[in-house]
Amino acid sequence: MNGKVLIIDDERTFRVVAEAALGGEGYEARSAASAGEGLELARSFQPEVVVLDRNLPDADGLSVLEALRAEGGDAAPLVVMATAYGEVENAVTALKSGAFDYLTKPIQLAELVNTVGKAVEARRLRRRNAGFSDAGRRKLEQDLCVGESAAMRRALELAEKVGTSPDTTVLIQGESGTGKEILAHLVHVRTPGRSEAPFVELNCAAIPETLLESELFGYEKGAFTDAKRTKPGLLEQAEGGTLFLDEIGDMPLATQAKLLKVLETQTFRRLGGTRDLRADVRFIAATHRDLSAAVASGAFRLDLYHRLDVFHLQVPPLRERPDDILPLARFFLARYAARAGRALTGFSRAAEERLLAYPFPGNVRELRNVVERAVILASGPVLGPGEVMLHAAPVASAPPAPAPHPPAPAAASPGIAGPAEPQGAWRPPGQEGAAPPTLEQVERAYLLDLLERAGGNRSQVARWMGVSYPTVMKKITDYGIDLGRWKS
Ligand SMILES: Nc1ncnc2c1ncn2[C@@H]1O[C@H](COP(=O)(O)OP(=O)(O)OP(=O)(O)O)[C@@H](O)[C@H]1O
Repeated sequence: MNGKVLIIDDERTFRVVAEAALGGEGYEARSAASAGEGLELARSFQPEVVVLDRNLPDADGLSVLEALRAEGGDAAPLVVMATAYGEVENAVTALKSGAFDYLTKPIQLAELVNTVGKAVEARRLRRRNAGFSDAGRRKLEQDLCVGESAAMRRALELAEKVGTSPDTTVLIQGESGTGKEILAHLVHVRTPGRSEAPFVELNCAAIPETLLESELFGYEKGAFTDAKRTKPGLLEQAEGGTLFLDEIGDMPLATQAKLLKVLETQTFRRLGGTRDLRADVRFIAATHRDLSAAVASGAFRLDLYHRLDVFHLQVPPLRERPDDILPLARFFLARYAARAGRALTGFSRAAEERLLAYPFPGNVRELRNVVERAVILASGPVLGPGEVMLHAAPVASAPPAPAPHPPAPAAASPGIAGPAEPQGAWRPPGQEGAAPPTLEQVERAYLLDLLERAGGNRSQVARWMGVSYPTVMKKITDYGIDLGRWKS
């Protein structure tokens, strides 16, 4: 079943034909001939979408729209308003009053089915988004932490496990943007007894050294010139909950010594204070740095490192867990599409290939931004490769040019570069510092990009590559590239 649709219209023929057309497309469709009957049916039938006539015998469609929205609250159906030909103003008023879309009578059935389809999809996305805010925090966090790869599943499992040990200090290591904070939050919400108390974050790299200690420990009135009144620090604000020390690797040595003392004694003093205060918090520290190397170079205290690294969570970079790319991309798509109120259903195969071939040096944060941009650029329900804008990965030096005029597919932007005017240098997938891709991987990615830019035109690709048509065809077969996606 595609969805539940209610038609409220006094024209019998239209009701019968529309019900049949929507039924034929897999919708469960019902109909009512008046506002009163329609509202009653809406209460029992709970439609996802209502196709509503603006001119009903017993009421104005607008008042029915209002009633549906008021009664349904967050679960209200989306309304497609049917207005008479020439009543443009009525259509505009309907949209302003919260209708999802409008159709002009006489309604074409194909248009009806199409608009209803969009409305059903949009409502599902909105509901999903609303669900995030409605659901309990535990459920929320579980949903937010997407992880399909074995490595990420393991990290999530460990995060859950350490939840049962509310005083154990956790150290999370991983590159920037891999999801360390989200994992720290997950540990917090999975810790009975602490999850209802605050989760407080301190970014040790973002605060000047002089302010770090006053932020962490707070201060007494008169402790220093600007201390006009007593201010509790983050340790006190996190009382009973979790203190998340992000970028711990950037903490100055002097503060490290004080933090170590807190961890060992579970007590601290405000700056200028004389009383010991109890620190009832769980510490979670995170860093993108290699802390053992920092210890070796003397930038980080060995004793603090051991004290923090009681329970270790490693978040692998996204390029090492490609199984997470598409689930994360779909998750972000649902989130941003719902936020924008747009009915976007997914990515095309070519767009997915493009995402999968990219190394994401900025990790999940970069993927999130790519999808957010794609949602803004989207022109249809399915996001294509042109809407997935990726930056060329930084490489030490450009690869040798495989053809006299290689196009610039890796940095393709929609509407900017086309097959006729190749520009810029092509970059192979991969990243400085990471294991280099194999020649096959580079060639496959290159070929895919050329095909993408040529819209599947193999002769054009052959010209660009400076090889014969049969050679291109052989490579396509060897690399298992499916040409189907460029057929429509
Ligand atoms: N597994 C995941 N599921 C859903 N969203 C994720 C996941 N991992 C990361 N994100 C999202 O990616 C963005 C970056 O994640 P986060 O801030 O947790 O990374 P980080 O490793 O703490 O980065 P930094 O080291 O720069 O502070 C956030 O918007 C976060 O919600």
